[in-house]
Parts: sequence; C-alpha cells; structure tokens
Amino acid sequence: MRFFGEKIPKYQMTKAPVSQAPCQSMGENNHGSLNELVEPVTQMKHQNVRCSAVPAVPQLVVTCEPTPSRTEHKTTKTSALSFCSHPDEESVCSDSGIGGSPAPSLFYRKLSNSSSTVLSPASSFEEYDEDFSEPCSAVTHNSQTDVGSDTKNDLLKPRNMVNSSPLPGPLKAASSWVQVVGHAGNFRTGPDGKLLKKFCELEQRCLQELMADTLRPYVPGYYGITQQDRQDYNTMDNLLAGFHSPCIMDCKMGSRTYLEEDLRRARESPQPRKDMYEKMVVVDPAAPTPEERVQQAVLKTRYMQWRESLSSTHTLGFRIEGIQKANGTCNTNFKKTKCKEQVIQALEDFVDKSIPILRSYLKRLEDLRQVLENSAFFRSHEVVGSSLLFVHDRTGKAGVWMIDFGKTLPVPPPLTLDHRTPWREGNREDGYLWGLDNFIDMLTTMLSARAE
Ligand SMILES: O=P(O)(O)O[C@H]1[C@H](O)[C@@H](OP(=O)(O)O)[C@H](OP(=O)(O)O)[C@@H](OP(=O)(O)O)[C@H]1O
Ligand SMILES: Nc1ncnc2c1ncn2[C@@H]1O[C@H](COP(=O)(O)OP(=O)(O)O)[C@@H](O)[C@H]1O
Repeated sequence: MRFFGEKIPKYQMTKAPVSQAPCQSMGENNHGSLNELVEPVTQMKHQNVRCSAVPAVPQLVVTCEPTPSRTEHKTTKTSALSFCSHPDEESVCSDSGIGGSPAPSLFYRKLSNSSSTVLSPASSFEEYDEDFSEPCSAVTHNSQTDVGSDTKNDLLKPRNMVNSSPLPGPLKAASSWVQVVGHAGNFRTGPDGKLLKKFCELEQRCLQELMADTLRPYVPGYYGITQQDRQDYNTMDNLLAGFHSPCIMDCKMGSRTYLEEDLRRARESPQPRKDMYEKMVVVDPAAPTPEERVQQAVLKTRYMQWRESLSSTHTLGFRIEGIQKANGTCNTNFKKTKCKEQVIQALEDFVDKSIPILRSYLKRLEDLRQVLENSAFFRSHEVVGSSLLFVHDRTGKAGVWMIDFGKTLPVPPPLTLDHRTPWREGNREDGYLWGLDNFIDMLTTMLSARAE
C-alpha cells in the first residue's frame, strides 16, 4: 500500500516487470549525442536563463488550509515568491545529493527525497480511499521537520498529511489520487479535491502562463499557492478526478532531460553524487567509468545522460517512466525500455489491448500536437523533464495531459524553438515534438497492425 506523498523509490519499486521484447532497430534517429555533451565551456553558446531574466509574476493570494490538530491556523499572505525561506531546512532550491549539495539555484524545485528508500509500490484506488477515511485526530506530525527531510520518518508523513486535510465533504474525491513516479513527499491533497505540489517558482510561472495559453485544456488547471504547515504548494487539478480505478502512465517527453544550465553548472562546479552512482550500479554495475568507481559518485548530468541513452529518450524522444494498472500493480521498471518493440509491448499492456482506448489516445495526442505547434507558450519555452500523463478507465474514458513544469524555462527573445530540431548545446531545443511525432507514429502503427 502506498500512501499519499510517500517516497517513491523509482529504481526499486517495480512489482511487475514488463518482459522486454527483443531490440531490433535502435537509434536510427538519435537526438542525443554524448559527444556534444563534453564540449568545453569555451565552445558553449549558453543562454543566460536565470530567474532574473524571467518576467515578474503577479502577486497571488496564498491560502492556508486549517489543520485542526495544529496550533497554527489559517493565515493569508501575498506573494510567496521568495525561495529558500527555511534556511535551516533543506533548501527548496537545492539538490539533495548524498555526494554533496549542489549550489542552490533560484529556479530549481525542491528535490527532497532522492530515490534511495525501498517502499512498496502503489496500491489500488480503493486502498487509498481507506487511508483517507481515517479520523483527523490521528494527525501528530511536526511541520518543521517535514520540508526536505529525507528519513525513514517520511514513511509516516503521508498518512499524517492525508489525515490533516479537514475535508468532511470532498474527502472521497480528494482521496482518488495516486502518484506513479516523481519525487516523494512532493504532493498533498488540497481543498476541494485539488492536488498540492510543493512550490516551485518555475512551475508556478509556467502554470500561470499556461492558464492563458491555447494549451490550457492540456494541462491541469492552476489555482495559485496554498500553504500548509509552513510549506507553500502549487494548487492544481487532480487529473484523476472523474476516473474509476484508472490506469495511469507517465511518459517523460523530449530527447534531453536536463537543462543546458545544468551542464554549465556541472562544468563550473562539479558535484558528484553518491546516490546517483548507487542508482546507476543497481541497473548496470558496469556503467560507471573507472574514475567514477573510485569516487563512488557521478555527476547528475552524466547520470541523466546515461538514463537517456539506456532508455528510449535518445532514440524516440520520450520514455515510459511508470505505469499503474487498474488493479493497483505499478511498474516503474522501464529504464531499459529502449526500442520501439519494447515500447509497443508496454503500451499494449497499458491499454490492455483495447482498440478504442488506443484510438482515444491517438486522437488526443494528434490534437495536442496541433495545439503545441501553435502555442505561444510552447514556442518560447525549453520544456525539459516534463511528462505526458495518460489516464483511462474501464468506462472507456481517456485523457492525456502535460505535467511537471519544474524544468521548463523561457528562452530569451527573439529565440524560439520548434522542438524538432536536434539539440546542439546552445540551441535550447528539447526534442519534445520529435518525441510526440514518434509517439503518434507508434500508436498509428499499433492501430493499423490491429486492423489487419
Ligand atoms: O528517475 P531517476 O533515475 O530516479 O532520476 C531522477 C529523475 O531524473 C528526476 O527527474 P523527474 O522529476 O523529471 O522524474 C530528477 O529530478 P529533476 O527533474 O529535478 O532533475 C532526479 O534528480 P534529483 O532530484 O536531483 O535526484 C533524478 O534523480
Ligand atoms: N495534476 C496531477 N493530477 C494527477 N496526478 C498527478 C498530477 N501531477 C502529478 N501527478 C502524479 O504525480 C507523479 C509525479 O508528478 P511530477 O509532477 O512529475 O512530480 P515530480 O516533479 O516530483 O517529478 C506523476 O507521475 C503522476 O502520477
């Protein structure tokens, strides 16, 4: 059973590994070249994308949900754009690598709990409903230790978080949520069944802008900042609302999963990380270089590049991160799912071979592509590490939305991106549309194969 906000050990939580189809054609369209990644700094055409270059964000009213068992009660404030407001806690702007915390970056989101604890995989919706029905009096946690803590106590937090939500009416609705992948402890339930995600200024700016963009129907609705237990959260729609025991798939889009800024920082101030080394050797003990082996640590960019080349990110421009089926089984063992045949097999399994569901997804993705091609937001943003969340249920209802804008950055005008041009350092291209094209082609192929 997995509780709300529980730590997700992304590299170890798989219950039902997908059997891997034989890999036939790999890499014919490879968008990622490791050779490009080791260019010396002097050759970089890097754009300055720090927060100061980002337009100002209008003030937001911040609501603070009352927490019955706590002494702090409802407070209201304006503009919560200051970062790292809890200096004694792990910064919401910093990495949390075991091998040393990289320098805080204004636009980095809180990355509290790296995948280093083994917990059970996700459970069914019904189990979640039970969790939420526990009495509020069970709330006992200390908010000060919540933020950024990375301990076994995290195991207890989610239940406490859930119970702290004083929602007599929409309790059931709020409970119908499950996190497939991503940072543990990042989410809570909010008022009216909304989802609260730990505040990240970059994500807030994106969601705000997206509310006024043609992409609005393809992203969760955004409702400003909510404060709970002294932590700010971005408040958004729970995309699972209205589904019954949904099947959920998270696909990370694009041919690159780290920012150009990350590369620059890695060169200027390398921060090898032990946690990433450990994650690497779990998957492939032979992956580290001799130097990395000595250090027992790898740079984050190196880890991310390794993950990209191991999976379909470089070859297809997207990768499956995790799938939760209606029966509650959750699989995040897709790190080596690289070739088309493997991806198709995983997709077939995800839709349970349903042609109507496949058709719905194809239509939705085609519509999304058309909107993306004409979106002012999309044209002007480097979209990195963002996912498409696929959701369907046994009633035949299906939807796809863009989520996770923690690494989506505006590019300096007059630069615009087409999201298909292969990435060269400095061009800021992310391969998002190239990946979507490949996804759409794959679904089309699957459907035509079934029609034969
Ligand atoms: O999936 P695994 O192999 O566990 O690696 C994770 C993902 O790449 C995360 O990206 P996402 O959140 O998009 O899934 C990333 O967070 P960022 O996106 O913030 O880079 C984590 O970096 P750290 O949080 O620094 O550990 C990294 O450890
Ligand atoms: N708006 C949403 N509605 C429903 N589920 C969501 C929503 N946003 C995120 N999730 C769930 O949380 C997971 C992680 O989301 P993400 O935004 O990528 O978090 P992180 O930034 O921690 O990686 C997703 O795979 C999905 O299961």
